[in-house]
Amino acid sequence: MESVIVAIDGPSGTGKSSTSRAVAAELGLSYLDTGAQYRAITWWMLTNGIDVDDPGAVAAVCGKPVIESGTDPLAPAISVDGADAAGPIRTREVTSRVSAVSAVPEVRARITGLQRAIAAAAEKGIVVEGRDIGTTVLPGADVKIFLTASPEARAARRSGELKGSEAADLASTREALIRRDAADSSRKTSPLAKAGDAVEVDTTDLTLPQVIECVVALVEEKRAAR
Ligand SMILES: Nc1ncnc2c1ncn2[C@@H]1O[C@H](COP(=O)(O)OP(=O)(O)OP(=O)(O)O)[C@@H](O)[C@H]1O
Ligand SMILES: Nc1ccn([C@@H]2O[C@H](COP(=O)(O)O)[C@@H](O)[C@H]2O)c(=O)n1
Repeated sequence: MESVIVAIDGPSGTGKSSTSRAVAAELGLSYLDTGAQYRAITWWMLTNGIDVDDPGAVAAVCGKPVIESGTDPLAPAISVDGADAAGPIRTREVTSRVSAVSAVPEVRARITGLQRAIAAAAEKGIVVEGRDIGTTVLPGADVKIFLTASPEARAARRSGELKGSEAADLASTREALIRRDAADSSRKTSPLAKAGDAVEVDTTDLTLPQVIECVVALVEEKRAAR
């Protein structure tokens, strides 16, 4: 079977990670969560006392952390300087600061380089999910998908995940994800955007298995047409 590159982009909470992991597992492909990489570099900045609202300070040190991503869809992994970062990158603090760090052009150049190297090394192919994969990171991807969903559906999905001290009401979760999407869509360097040749899938009224089935069908259609 020929290698295939699948790019899945979209706003927060549209189901990119869940869909990408399942599609990669079903088709025997590698998987890359690019949001985890931006979260990892943000966590490193915060841990090292860097002012993440100062783009110059962020740019000056963004080459320092060693960020490594696992590509097994059944066991996604991310480490920073050799330490497991899977837990710390999901805190509310990192989530609220990551858009400031990911908007810095030097950060994007570095992370984009890592992403392209990982995709090039994936022998059977890879599903890469993020915000600018179809437009910037892998513009030649074989299949490009742009997932969307209403803010209400996305907030309900996210609220269901948060527990204990991280729990938030639906309205504040909705507000936070709209704010993050606005920041990600309005930055100058490779903003969150649908590639002209991407297939848009509105997941508002679809179950996760339905979205997975739809994406697998699009990949198989593409393979059959080769
Ligand atoms: N179609 C769906 N129907 C219901 N729940 C879903 C659907 N797709 C994903 N979910 C759930 O919504 C939550 C968010 O999904 P996921 O993390 O995959 O989104 P995402 O687009 O990767 O978000 P982010 O960009 O913020 O990381 C998860 O709890 C997931 O199980
Ligand atoms: N290709 C990408 C992927 C992510 N980002 C930034 O990372 C943030 C976290 O992403 P999650 O998918 O883990 O929620 C996201 O809000 C973006 O700021 C990016 O810029 N490009």
